[in-house]
Amino acid sequence: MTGTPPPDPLQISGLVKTYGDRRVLDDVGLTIHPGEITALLGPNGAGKTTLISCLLGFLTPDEGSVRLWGEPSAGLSAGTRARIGFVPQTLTGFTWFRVRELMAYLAAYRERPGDPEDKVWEDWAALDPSARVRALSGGERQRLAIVLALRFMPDLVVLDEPVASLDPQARHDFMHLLPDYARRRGASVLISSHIISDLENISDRVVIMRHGRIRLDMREADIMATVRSLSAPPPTAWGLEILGGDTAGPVWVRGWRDGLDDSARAHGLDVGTPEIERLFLALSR
Ligand SMILES: Nc1ncnc2c1ncn2[C@@H]1O[C@H](COP(=O)(O)OP(=O)(O)OP(=O)(O)O)[C@@H](O)[C@H]1O
Repeated sequence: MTGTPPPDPLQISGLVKTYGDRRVLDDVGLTIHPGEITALLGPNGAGKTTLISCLLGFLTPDEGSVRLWGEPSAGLSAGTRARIGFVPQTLTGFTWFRVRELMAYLAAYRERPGDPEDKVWEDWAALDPSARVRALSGGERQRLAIVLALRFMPDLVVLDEPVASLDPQARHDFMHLLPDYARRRGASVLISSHIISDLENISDRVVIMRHGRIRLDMREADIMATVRSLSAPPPTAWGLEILGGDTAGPVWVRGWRDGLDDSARAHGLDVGTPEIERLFLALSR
């Protein structure tokens, strides 16, 4: 029996956002597939937070469309909204609440209260429930933001730089718990971070932004199979797409296939296998 595939959790097309005469997002298209973890990378000012703000409806784009499970983001139903968990760069507001009061307060607004037995995020965060939010350290506030987004069992988790202020142990544990959660729930994840080594281990897809545009959007397995760095530009007859690179460094190409290793040797070209961090550095120059 053939059924209609479920709609993608997130589908963005032709997104444009300008501030004055500056295009901060320039024709951005992106699809988040069910159950996939997507790493959103880009140098400072690339447009990652602006993109996330547009897709969550905090900012109105000038052009383009955002759909969540097929629903246009403007006027999202409460039921669909409840399927999204968002972890901001910094948790602001709510400073007078105690941790336990804030959790109860926000739970009252959720259609899906989550599974009360599932305490994985609360255990990980190890926060004192009676502590006032204003008395938490930066890293503790970040843990709280993560708990608040994830304890309601979202099907789409959007995280904007969630680990920058976490200590190494908390970050390490979080980077194991997040893919576990996604697998357990079949949830999709969009996560931005500057700590590329963390994301490399957990992501299925890598999206690199620069100057408001998407420079690369590929499954990590396809990057490993078909992207290579070469010590010099390849002959055009090989039919490779040049992704980037400059005169000082290697040339990055897409479309690599097995037979080309011998051809490269014959041409005296050194072939390097891809590392996401080096690829990122080449594409964000
Ligand atoms: N309210 C605003 N008014 C004018 N320009 C803005 C505004 N918000 C963001 N920008 C500009 O938009 C660009 C993209 O910013 P954004 O915060 O989306 O980048 P980012 O990729 O998230 O950067 P970072 O890694 O530093 O967090 C930046 O050049 C920024 O200065």
